[in-house]
Amino acid sequence: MPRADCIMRHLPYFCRGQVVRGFGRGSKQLGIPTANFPEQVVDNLPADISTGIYYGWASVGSGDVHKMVVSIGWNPYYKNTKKSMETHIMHTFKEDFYGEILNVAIVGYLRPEKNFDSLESLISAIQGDIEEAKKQLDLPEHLKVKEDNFFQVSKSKIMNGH
Ligand SMILES: Cc1cc2nc3c(=O)[nH]c(=O)nc-3n(C[C@H](O)[C@H](O)[C@H](O)COP(=O)(O)O)c2cc1C
Ligand SMILES: Nc1ncnc2c1ncn2[C@@H]1O[C@H](COP(=O)(O)OP(=O)(O)O)[C@@H](O)[C@H]1O
Ligand SMILES: [Mg+2]
Repeated sequence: MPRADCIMRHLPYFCRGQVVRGFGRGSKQLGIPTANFPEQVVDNLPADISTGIYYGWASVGSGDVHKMVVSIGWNPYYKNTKKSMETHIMHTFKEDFYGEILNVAIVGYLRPEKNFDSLESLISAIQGDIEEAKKQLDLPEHLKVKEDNFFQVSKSKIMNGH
């Protein structure tokens, strides 16, 4: 298992990409929707960002910046064959945002991906991650990333139509 201090050295990690369709399990089976990134964005992750569950900040297009949790890896519970990067945003959106640009800043690491005996235990692990992320993100060192120019640039770029 990678040591957390090795992983943390690469954070915060900023990236953006278009939201694509996954397997449709997030909302339907788990009640926790995750916005999935295309393969290309996942392949471009630095080799030393290990798989696992992280937290940070996210915005959709030029929208507001919200707390998020992100899962990077193969979803051992579902035995996916392709590595994925999926972001759950702690915000209630009026509608789906497939095709839009998702901006993410990963600021901290929570845990490695795990397999679970039941869907219920996967769901309660994710709910625990969400609660832990909300707490961590209130720390001043993490709050400052919310104001990063990365999110401002995304606003002006998109508004100018570039
Ligand atoms: C915070 C968080 C933690 C997760 N942890 C795990 C995990 O430990 N093991 C696992 O198999 N999948 C984990 N997942 C991934 C879910 O299995 C995945 O989001 C679900 O399969 C939805 O996939 P879909 O977007 O293709 O529909 C996690 C997802 C989130 C958002
Ligand atoms: N709070 C949210 N966080 C992430 N995605 C959300 C949220 N609310 C709505 N969505 C929408 O739900 C989709 C993800 O649902 P999910 O069931 O994981 O489907 P998929 O397998 O296609 O990724 C996202 O692509 C987005 O359009
Ligand atoms: Mg998803």
